Amino acid sequence: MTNQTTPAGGAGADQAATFPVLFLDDVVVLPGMVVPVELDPSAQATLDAARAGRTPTNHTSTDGDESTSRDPAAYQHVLVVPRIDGHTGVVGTVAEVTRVGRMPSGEPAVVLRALHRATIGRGTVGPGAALWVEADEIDESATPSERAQKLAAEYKTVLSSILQGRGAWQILDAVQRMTEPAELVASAGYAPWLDGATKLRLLETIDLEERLADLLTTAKDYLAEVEVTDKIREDVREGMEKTQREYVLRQQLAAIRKELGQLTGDGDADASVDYRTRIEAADLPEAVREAALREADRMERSPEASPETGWIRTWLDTVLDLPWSERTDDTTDITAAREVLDTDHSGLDDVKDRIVEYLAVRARREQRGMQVVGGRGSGAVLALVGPPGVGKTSLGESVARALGRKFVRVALGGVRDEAEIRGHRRTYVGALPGRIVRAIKEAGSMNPVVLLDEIDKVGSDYRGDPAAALLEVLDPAQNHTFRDHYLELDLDLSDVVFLATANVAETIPGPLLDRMEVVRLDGYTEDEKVSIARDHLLPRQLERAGLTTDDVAIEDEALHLLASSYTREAGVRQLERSVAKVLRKVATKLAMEQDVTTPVGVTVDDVTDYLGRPRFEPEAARPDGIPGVATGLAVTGAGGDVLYVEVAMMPGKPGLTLTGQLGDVMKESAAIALGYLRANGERLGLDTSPLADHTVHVHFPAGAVPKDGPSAGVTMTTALASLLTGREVRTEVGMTGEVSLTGRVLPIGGVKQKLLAAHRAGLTEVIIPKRNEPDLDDVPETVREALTIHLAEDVADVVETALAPVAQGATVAA
Ligand SMILES: Nc1ncnc2c1ncn2[C@@H]1O[C@H](COP(=O)(O)OP(=O)(O)OP(=O)(O)O)[C@@H](O)[C@H]1O
Repeated sequence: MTNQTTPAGGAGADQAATFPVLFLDDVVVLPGMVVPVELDPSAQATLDAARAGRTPTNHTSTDGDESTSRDPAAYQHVLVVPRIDGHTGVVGTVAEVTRVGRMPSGEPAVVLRALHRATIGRGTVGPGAALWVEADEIDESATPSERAQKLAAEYKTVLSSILQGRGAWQILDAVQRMTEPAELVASAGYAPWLDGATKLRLLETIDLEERLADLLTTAKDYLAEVEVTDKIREDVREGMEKTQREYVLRQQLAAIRKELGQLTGDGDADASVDYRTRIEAADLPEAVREAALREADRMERSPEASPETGWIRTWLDTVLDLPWSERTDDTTDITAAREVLDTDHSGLDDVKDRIVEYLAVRARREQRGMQVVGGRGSGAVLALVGPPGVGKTSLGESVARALGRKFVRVALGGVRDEAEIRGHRRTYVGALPGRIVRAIKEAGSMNPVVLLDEIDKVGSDYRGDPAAALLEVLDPAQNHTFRDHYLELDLDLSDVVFLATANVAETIPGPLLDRMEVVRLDGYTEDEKVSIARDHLLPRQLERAGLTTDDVAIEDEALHLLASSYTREAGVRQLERSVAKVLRKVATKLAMEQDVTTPVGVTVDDVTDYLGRPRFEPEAARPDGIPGVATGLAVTGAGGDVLYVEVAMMPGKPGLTLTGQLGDVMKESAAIALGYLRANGERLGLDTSPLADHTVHVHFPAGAVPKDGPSAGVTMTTALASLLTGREVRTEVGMTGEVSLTGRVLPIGGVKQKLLAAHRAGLTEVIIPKRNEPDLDDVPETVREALTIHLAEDVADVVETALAPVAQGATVAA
């Protein structure tokens, strides 16, 4: 810098003056400014040099003649050169020392007044230890251009706004009085919002217009920035004030409510404040919390006695009672799960296998971190289908125990209203959430086992279709955002294990059945019932009767008798009741009689004693010797059953009369039976002539029970053939199968249940369609051994097997 002799910009006076240089770090001094400078050693050296040099008066002093009357120190001039970030520029400011004194901190200092700018020239020699340079004054006497005037005016406006914003009223006043553009530029030296680089530019730029334009842009940018910051600050302040105001108002409201509560004796008056605290404290998902707080707000604004307050309160209670973030940890030990199932239930091996498979797949998917949605990964929802009392509900409980989850049962029998499942809208008086939400609440966790009991008994009417709502519950694609009408919040059901039970799969609404995997529980054989009774029913009933094994011992024979002659059911409900009855008798005996030796033994005779004569005889109850009666096997809601078909003929119009509440399918199969015999009777060696002038009457006893299905086809054909031949149907034979018009025997369902029923009823032979042969694998060994099973392909074979040999002297009836 020191060897630079040509001033930048080239403007200047003829002769160059020499000055000692005073470097100022990060301070730019523009002409007109008065600045205090601390006298550090280097500044002191510069001043000393100035004093020693007594620079000639060839500088432009604004003091004019006045200066002569001053202290000689006033004549000391220095060239102030700013050093911004360690760099120095090419222009400095000539300044005079106006005062010598001390800083407020006590350090020695001088006050400098900047006189004019000067371009820095060559370094020269001078007295003292300071650096001396030549400097050319920059001439600023030219009249400002019109543009400069305009720019200055605009800058003045912007600057005024800035100053107003900062509340610098005195400075604003001073600025307002300024008329010279150069003066305005010089005042920028004081501006704290301008950085060193900008000030340096203002110092070094020669052209006035350029300087003004630069200043104007910078000032405008700054003003815009200030306005944005102010806006943000204002917003924040307003927000805070609102929260504070709200807080204070709430406190006041709470106090008023409390006072009111004390006046009216209603202690609940500040409940809304309570709710707010409870909501804040509860572990709720964000969306739920927001909704709850919104409702709490509404509650605060509604009068205490309004019905709306009541509704909101119930709603908030429901929301707060739901276990939004509660979950239980699953047991993933499948062996342990199998043990739980085995301890809880005897037999049912294939059902347990299926359940264990289901659990194993779930556990694997969970271990792999895959989302197990409503059992999607492990097959559909399991539906346990079977007659009453076979343990469907209690198996559901066992599954929950095996998984280590909570268990809830949702009884769906007779549900006809969609709102039962999905809740009523809150606008209804007495609205409640639906059963699914209530079940989750009852479970107290978001991942319980929910048993949808009796799903086959869901009806539908004008109140909507509950099955449709259930579809959404069971559909893994939808059930993570299940919406209850009452709650109006998304409830995630994807972690719930749904199980369903039904007596018959056929009446489960189609689309629902489609989402389920049916596992059949067909009922128990007598032996199985006895072992269930011994291992499970008896211990439970002993406890209920307040007895122990030391008090009573029931013989196995007695249990067999109970199962075979006092009950006729697929499950074990009645058996359990009979056991309970026997135990009550024993308990009474123990209470009333003295000197009873314990344990009291219960034998077959004692059972008859306690319960009266057996209600069911093991052998088939059908009277012998009547042609036209055949024993069919059927499946009802209560499991398999035997049912008798009676056929009679009476003179009259040829055709059929059907009684016994038969469904359409059954009526058609009666017509097929008759049609087949009329067409093929002679080939079978039957005299079909009576059919031409007789009316055939087919009746299914137990007329009050509706019956349907095609599987009584063979039974009706056989009964009719028996009537035509006069040969009775053997009483020990039961049969089932659909018949086609050409006489083929078509397969039917429920083989296991039907065979169990035949066995229960004391039949020894059964005829089933040949194509049902694979189903025999499901039938318990003991039952298969006890029965002679005929597999029929043609109805002629059925007739031949079932009819008794021709009785001597018999004639064709009719
Ligand atoms: N295999 C079994 N082992 C042990 N107990 C059993 C077995 N099967 C049924 N039970 C018992 O029989 C009783 C009736 O069973 P449960 O109530 O589960 O029948 P369900 O099939 O659900 O009948 P419903 O269709 O009428 O609801 C229960 O107490 C159950 O423990």
